[in-house]
Amino acid sequence: MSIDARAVWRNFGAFTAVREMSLQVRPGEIVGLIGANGAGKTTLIRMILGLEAVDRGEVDVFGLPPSRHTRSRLGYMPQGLGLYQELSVRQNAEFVAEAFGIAAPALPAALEAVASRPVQEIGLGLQRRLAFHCALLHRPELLVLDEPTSGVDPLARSRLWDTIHDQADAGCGVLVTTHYLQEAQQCTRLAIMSHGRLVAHGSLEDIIGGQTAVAVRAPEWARAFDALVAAGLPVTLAGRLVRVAGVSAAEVRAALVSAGVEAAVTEVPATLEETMVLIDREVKIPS
Ligand SMILES: Nc1ncnc2c1ncn2[C@@H]1O[C@H](COP(=O)(O)OP(=O)(O)OP(=O)(O)O)[C@@H](O)[C@H]1O
Repeated sequence: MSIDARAVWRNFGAFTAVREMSLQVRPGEIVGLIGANGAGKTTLIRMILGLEAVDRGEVDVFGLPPSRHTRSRLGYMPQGLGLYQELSVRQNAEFVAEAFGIAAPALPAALEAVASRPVQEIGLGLQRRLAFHCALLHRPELLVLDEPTSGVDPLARSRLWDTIHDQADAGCGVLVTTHYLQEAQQCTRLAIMSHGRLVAHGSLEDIIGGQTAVAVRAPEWARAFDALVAAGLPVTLAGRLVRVAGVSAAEVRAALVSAGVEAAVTEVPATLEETMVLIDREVKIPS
């Protein structure tokens, strides 16, 4: 097992950031860790890395408690990227290689083109590629990626995901946090955290499962939107399509009729984002 976290807890003073959380990642699996901001994902990751103490429960990485040794066998890409801004692209890669006691492998062409520039002068997309290169350069058996593609354009994102799949195909376990539905779809399994707890796990289909939303198509979509907001319903807008999650089509129809707005109302499967909102709403914040 690459990661085996069993009922782990982490408290910060009186606040519980991670509560009885269990999570397994096997070699070759891509596990997506999903949750709203503050759900406890980064804290759990830091416990897996051995950077945060475990107050209760147990974490094993490669069958061992987290330590410098287990950390040397995994590649970690933190949310903040962990790059040295004043050092050049090449110096960053060489620094990481030296820390692992290996010769720095060749930079990919895109990074070679900016090799002597300080990291702070290159764009975020290239910075992410560099952070990813640094996480992979010692050929880790496990990858831990905290929002690896946030703020990256769709092409760069799919390129990064190609590499993630290549690593998993070669037997690397992958734990990745993301907010993007397209990325969640590429994971073998998903684990959903809310208020520090595991609240759902399984495939994307299992999780979205029975959750539904109502799609509203109206010639006067802005009026439909306003009417549903006025009725106190949780409305979102996707282009000109008005959507309401977690309520019945009848309820939406009634609100539109009473506001005198004509619209076609249909029940549709909820998106991952809507499902997250619905799950969060259902989860009572433990005291
Ligand atoms: N060192 C700390 N001291 C006190 N509270 C902390 C500490 N680290 C995290 N927290 C709190 O624990 C909760 C979980 O934070 P965490 O960063 O793990 O969430 P997250 O799911 O990774 O969120 P995000 O997606 O925003 O990174 C938050 O309320 C955060 O403020």
